[in-house]
Amino acid sequence: MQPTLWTISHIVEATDPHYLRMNSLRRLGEAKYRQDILMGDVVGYVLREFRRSVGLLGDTDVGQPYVQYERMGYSAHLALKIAKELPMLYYAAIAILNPGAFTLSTLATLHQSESLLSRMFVEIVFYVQHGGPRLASVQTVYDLEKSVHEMQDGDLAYSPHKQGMSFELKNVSFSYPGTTTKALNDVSLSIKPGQLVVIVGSNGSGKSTIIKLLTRLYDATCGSIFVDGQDIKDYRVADLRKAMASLTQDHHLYPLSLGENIGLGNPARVGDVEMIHAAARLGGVEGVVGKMRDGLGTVLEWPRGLQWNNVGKGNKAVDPELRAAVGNMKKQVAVSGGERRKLVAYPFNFYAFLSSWVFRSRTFMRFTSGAVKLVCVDEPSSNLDPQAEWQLFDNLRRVREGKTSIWTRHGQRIRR
Ligand SMILES: Nc1ncnc2c1ncn2[C@@H]1O[C@H](COP(=O)(O)OP(=O)(O)OP(=O)(O)O)[C@@H](O)[C@H]1O
Repeated sequence: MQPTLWTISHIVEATDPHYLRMNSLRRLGEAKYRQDILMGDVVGYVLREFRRSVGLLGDTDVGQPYVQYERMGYSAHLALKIAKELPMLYYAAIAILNPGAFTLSTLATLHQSESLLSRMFVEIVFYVQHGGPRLASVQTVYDLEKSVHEMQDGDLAYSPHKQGMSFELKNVSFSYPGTTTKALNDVSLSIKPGQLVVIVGSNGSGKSTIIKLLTRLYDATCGSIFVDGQDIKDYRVADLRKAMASLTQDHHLYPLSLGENIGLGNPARVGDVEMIHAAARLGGVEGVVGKMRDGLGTVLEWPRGLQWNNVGKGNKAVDPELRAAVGNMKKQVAVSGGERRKLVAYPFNFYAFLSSWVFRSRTFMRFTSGAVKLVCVDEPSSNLDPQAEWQLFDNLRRVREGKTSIWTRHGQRIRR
């Protein structure tokens, strides 16, 4: 029987930087990144970089290693396998169509072939799911591009005034799609250009929902919202998003470099190292960046191009060199456990901490865009100690420079 990667000990490592980059960018199509990507106005950057890495990959085979391993053309190999198994398939068909015609000996033969048959089907399914990763990648990223247009777009260009944005909500009610409960019920309020507004309320009172409507992540179910005196729906969504920065609780680290994670706050200046360092300082993450082995170039995700099988301690037959190689590969992860302990006091929460810091820095980077006229800060201080929280708000106040600012806070915390 021809060996397959399913059954033998092996390590697969993809080292092509363009492939790894393409994979990371493809992942930005996942639902969890969608809000950050859309709000951050970085769709154009993601698509450009994705196309660039696909172009640089050229004709390199990006098929799954399990498929590549079958050196002959996969379909030819599959046909051969099926041809070899035809008698078994014939018996299987008889067993289903006419069970009475079955003898004990044919049952025994079928039993022997069962594992081969099932493996074959698993391989077919695997091939169909992963056989065309590049095609699927492109599809995911292009879906992202389409999603920008899911909301009905206006055709009025939003030209930011010197001052911040102004808002007026008139009798606004809102229910999330698929629910009948009103997250907001008949809300009216107005916010003047450059004003600093703090929305205070208990859990679930609708603070975040107001911000989602103002930043046009959703449209009000009833009532109207005006931006600078014009219905929010009249403006081009992309223009509005360029004029907004939003620091929320639902943020994620992009599977890109630390520098890009911060720099993408202002996609036009994503390569401006000085600006990125300044934003990192304001967001409180500069010390951490300085301690990383690759500084701003550090990619925090587990390398996606790495797979291994059957090399665990339980498998006594594994060549010790192979097992050691896997150990070394695991150490390639950007931040080891020891390093985490050096960086923060609670290493088990490392990614949560880092993600908040980086996201805050990304928001400060967004302030560097002259086009930003609204800054929303939706309870970003939940895991900060009082000193760090004070520092964050002080930094936000200092860089505000007349931009309209809306902050949300829990009612209970304000009363203390
Ligand atoms: N995506 C969603 N789908 C359905 N319901 C939602 C969704 N997001 C929020 N809600 C509901 O809408 C209501 C308002 O939620 P919202 O997050 O705006 O409140 P909040 O004041 O910001 O709360 P918190 O202080 O806990 O963040 C709540 O009842 C909440 O359960």
